[in-house]
Amino acid sequence: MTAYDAGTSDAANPLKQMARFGQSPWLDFIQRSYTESGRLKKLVEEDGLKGVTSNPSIFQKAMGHGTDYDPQIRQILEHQIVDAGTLYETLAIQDIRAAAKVLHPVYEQTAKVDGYVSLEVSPYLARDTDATIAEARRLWLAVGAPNLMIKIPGTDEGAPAVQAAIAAGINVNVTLLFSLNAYKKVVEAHIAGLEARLSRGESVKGIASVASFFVSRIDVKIDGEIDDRIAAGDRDATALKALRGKVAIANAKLAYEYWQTVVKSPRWQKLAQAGAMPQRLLWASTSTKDKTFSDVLYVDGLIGPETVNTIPPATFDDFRDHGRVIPTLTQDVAGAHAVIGEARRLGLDLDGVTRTLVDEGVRGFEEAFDALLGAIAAKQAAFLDHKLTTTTLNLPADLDTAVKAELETWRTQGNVRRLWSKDATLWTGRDEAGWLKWLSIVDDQLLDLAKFEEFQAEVKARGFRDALLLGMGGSSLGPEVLSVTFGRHEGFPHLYVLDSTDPQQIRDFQDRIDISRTLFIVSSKSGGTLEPNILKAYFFDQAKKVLGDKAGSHFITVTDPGSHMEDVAKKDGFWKIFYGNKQIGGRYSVLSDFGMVPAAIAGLPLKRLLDSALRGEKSCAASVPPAQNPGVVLGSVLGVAARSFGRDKVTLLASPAIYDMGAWLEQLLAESTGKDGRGLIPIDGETAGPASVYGKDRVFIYLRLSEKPCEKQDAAFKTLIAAGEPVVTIELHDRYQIAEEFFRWEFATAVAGSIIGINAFNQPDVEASKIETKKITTAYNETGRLPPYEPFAKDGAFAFYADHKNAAALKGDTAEAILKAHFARGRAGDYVALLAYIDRDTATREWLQQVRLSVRDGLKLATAAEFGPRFQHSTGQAYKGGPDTGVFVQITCDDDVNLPVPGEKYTFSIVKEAQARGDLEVLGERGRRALRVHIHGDLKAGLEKLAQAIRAAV
Ligand SMILES: O=P(O)(O)OC[C@H]1O[C@](O)(CO)[C@@H](O)[C@@H]1O
Ligand SMILES: O=C[C@H](O)[C@H](O)COP(=O)(O)O
Repeated sequence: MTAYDAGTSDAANPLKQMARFGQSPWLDFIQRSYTESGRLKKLVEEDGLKGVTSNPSIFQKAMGHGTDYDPQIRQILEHQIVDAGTLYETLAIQDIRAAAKVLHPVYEQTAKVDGYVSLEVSPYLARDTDATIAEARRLWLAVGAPNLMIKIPGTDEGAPAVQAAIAAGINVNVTLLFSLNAYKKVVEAHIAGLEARLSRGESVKGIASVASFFVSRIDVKIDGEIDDRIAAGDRDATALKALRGKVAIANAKLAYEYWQTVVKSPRWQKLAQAGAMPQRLLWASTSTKDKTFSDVLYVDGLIGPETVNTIPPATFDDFRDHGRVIPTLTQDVAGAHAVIGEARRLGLDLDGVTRTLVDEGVRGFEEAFDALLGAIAAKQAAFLDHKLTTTTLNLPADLDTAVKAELETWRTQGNVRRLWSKDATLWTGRDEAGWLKWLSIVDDQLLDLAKFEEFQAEVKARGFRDALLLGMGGSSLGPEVLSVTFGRHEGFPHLYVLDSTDPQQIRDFQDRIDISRTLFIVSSKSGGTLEPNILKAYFFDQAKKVLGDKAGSHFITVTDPGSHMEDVAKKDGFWKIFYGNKQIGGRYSVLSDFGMVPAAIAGLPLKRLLDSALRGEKSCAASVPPAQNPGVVLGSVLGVAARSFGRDKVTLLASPAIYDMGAWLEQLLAESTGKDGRGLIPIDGETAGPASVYGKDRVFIYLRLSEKPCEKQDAAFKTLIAAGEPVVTIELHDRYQIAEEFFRWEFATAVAGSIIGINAFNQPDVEASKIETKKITTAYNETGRLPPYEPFAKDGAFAFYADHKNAAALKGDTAEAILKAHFARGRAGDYVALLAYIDRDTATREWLQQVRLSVRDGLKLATAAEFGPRFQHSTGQAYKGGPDTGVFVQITCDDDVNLPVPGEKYTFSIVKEAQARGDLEVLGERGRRALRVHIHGDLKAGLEKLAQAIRAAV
């Protein structure tokens, strides 16, 4: 018979007889089906069961396997977006409440002495007093049962938490007690907690506490030491052997002896007179681990008044079957002293053992909790199925092993929790903590949903036909993804995003919009970025021509509080000002107002987007262990591949319908990680080729939209996987899941940054180009001319520029020869970046794409195809600050069109020129391999010729 189907009740039942000696049998076990089936109740009725204890291992056994909890998990997931920790807690609380209900009659019949059910605080908090106190209060309120006991570890940090909880009137079960000294501290904490209540004039009645003294684990350790010494031929072998299986019980008896002195003390008597209940000793860890001993050793051996023994089911059955009930606890106490004295004489390290046991106990419960949360997270992902994106890893064996090792390191070091608690030492220990508000921005935005929805209705009511967003990098790329991915929504304006100083491109956008029906969004976090400022100046001027002094009513801004742009917006009477959050950097801002405001304007279903983002957030939550945490898994692959395998080219390809995700990802990855000579180099949109065109420096990311995949891409990735290339396939089951991926990639980037060992939240090298640009535009404003700038070579329509060092390395008379010399400097593992400061339209994008593919296929190097100045606010950081593996070709042209910058002498054309010069200057200063090709005259013809020259050079 097992405790699962409880036995007969009769007077001879040893479990019932325990009461005669003042001991209460509790059950060290909880499980939903056990309570629901009535078996727990049967133990109460037939065996005199008086309480229940749980711990993380017990819950892990209950919930981590089987299907007991599946219906409730499914039901919760239907209505709520939660993390694994919340899910666990919801299930656990229901179990605890159900068990507390079954035990409630005992609680009443015994006048609050027994009838308790214990729930342990998170083991992750065992070393944190304040967090333990907060958790104890939270769980106490969440369960809301008078016969609940909160389990708090009796560690050095736990003892003050015990005191605080008792003082707050919470019933406490102090767990993980092994040594007399630790127990004494806990007794003191209990008394002090009650005294605090008395001194505040509060009642001490009805506050229950037990001190869980662990037994069998001590013997396991001590007996292990004994066995080792005997095996090593110890001369005290006989004496040592005589102690096997005795030390734990002796230790417990001494604890009980101490308890007896405490309850007799005047200090306790005072509390007792005020109605306080003593903190009883509870024998825990009472299943026999060493099968050569009696299976009821730790029950038989510790029976005595005013104590509890919490017994696991099998031992419970064994004791019912053949337990012997005699008051052993108070017998032969002198013998117990002798055993402990003998152990000390023989050099058995009881103090060391108990210290180790506390550490191991905490770690063991952490491990169990990790396993439990991992199992729940896996179940959750399986049940949510296509409501979440699906990730498949195809990694070469060595990378796979290294990633798994990294995930295990993250688990054992509690790094996911450290990340969520904003521990800057995960990166460089500097200002990182101040840049992590993006972790919780989705929750804030959901609370603010009404604000966005009202704004959305207002935009609709005003009947704008177009919306033009002016901004750079983090202020424009997220909105661009939303615009490109979701297109136009009926009744809402078409959202355009302009992030260029190329006059032709500005003109193109101007031609597309109807200013009288356009809403302009000036988007700049800092408010000081050159481009949004001058673009605002230009379009405001244009708007004034059409709208007169109503121009301001067609402008809004998204900017950080207190920024220059806020002042501009106020002065010019902008319709609205939306604020960013100062603790969110630009590239992490898409789920803040920087993305949500444009999303609202474009008429996107905001709740749907935010819910998707929330799923991303919850999947990456602090409670989700690394191996089940999609953000940590992805970040580990990227970080480990770059750090340990030289695979730092993150080659991003997405299904056509979501292709623009790559533009956003580029900035996130490059600007976050590309610094201190390290980092990830994103390679976006490079059409997949045969495995033979790739070096050994790639990790491939395939963002596959399963509702609209591309057969060619599928086939190409199949080939790459078959060739053993590392491929991460992320399937989005609908487009809105880009929001889930926004969060997940932010998290993954932070993780990768930690693994690479950089600060993932600054952009130290971007500023350098801005300074150089500023110098040039200032010089222009002062002199009306650009500073002189001489090419080192010319060939027909082409003029070549570089700093001295680069120029010296690039000897040649023809474009082909110069380019050849430049490309010849590329080595395996390098990349070539084409940086085109030209109008970004369909034709030039196609040109750039074809040329980059020729370069890749010719040189077998990774290629980046970028437009300036847009990339300066994105990948530019990594080009200057990341690994020195870039070979840069800057492409500039004469501008047919020029546009004025109101209030300045310089024009857009001058700004663009200054930006190109400034950036080349900085690349040169950093010793990077950089060459500029300027196309004089007709751009189209020049591009054709340049393509030929490049093809010939590779
Ligand atoms: O939103 P802001 O402050 O105008 O900055 C735009 C972009 O420029 C950068 O600061 C780089 O220059 C990016 O980090 C940022 O996303
Ligand atoms: O409170 C109960 C304890 O967590 C439990 O008894 C520990 O038992 P173990 O040592 O068998 O794991």
